[in-house]
Amino acid sequence: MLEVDDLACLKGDRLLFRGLAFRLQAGELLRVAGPNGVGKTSLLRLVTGLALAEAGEVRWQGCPIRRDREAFHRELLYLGHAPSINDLLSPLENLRFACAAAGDGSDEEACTQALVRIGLANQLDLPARVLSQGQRRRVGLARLFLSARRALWVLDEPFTALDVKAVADLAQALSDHCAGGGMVMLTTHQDAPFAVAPRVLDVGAYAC
Ligand SMILES: Nc1ncnc2c1ncn2[C@@H]1O[C@H](COP(=O)(O)OP(=O)(O)OP(=O)(O)O)[C@@H](O)[C@H]1O
Repeated sequence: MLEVDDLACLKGDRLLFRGLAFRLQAGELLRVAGPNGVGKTSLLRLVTGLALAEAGEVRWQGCPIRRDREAFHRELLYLGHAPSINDLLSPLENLRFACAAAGDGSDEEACTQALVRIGLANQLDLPARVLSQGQRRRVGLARLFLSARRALWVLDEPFTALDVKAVADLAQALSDHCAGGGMVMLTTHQDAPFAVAPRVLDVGAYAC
């Protein structure tokens, strides 16, 4: 279980939110909602341990993440809002590099299958710089199909730039992860056809 208590986020000299708390249990999908600039991305970065909170605590399986960051990160997949892609590498090379850097298997066949599944069968070997925005997004999202062992998926605007079918496929993949006992926490400004309606956390309710 992911537990967040009394979280406060400071940016510069501005307190974005405080007193934010929630629980995320196995099988749950949580949508982080709120207007532009309210602090959704900032919250994800606090939850993943990429940024430090002004106050409060994030616990994973009962243990503060600051105490055993490595154990937490082994069970976490975080995809930020901008796909981190090397333009000179192909989708396959990018995916294999990302998997290897994260300590996951980067087997060529498995990565190829993930890219085919995400709809990039015809772009496997193109340099990433020629891909469309939606295709670039898909390169990053292909990691989902190689990350079933990571219980917690934290995704910042994963649906951005995707077409209608890709949105539906991604919603299905996220629903499947939850149905298998995983957890998903995501931000999005658009509706997606999840199998079960996500729980909503309104960051605006904690805004300062
Ligand atoms: N140094 C700073 N001083 C004051 N405010 C800051 C500073 N740095 C960032 N901010 C503010 O912190 C907030 C960060 O927003 P964040 O990206 O977390 O929002 P978001 O809810 O994800 O927004 P969006 O929906 O647009 O993606 C913004 O309102 C930004 O203006």
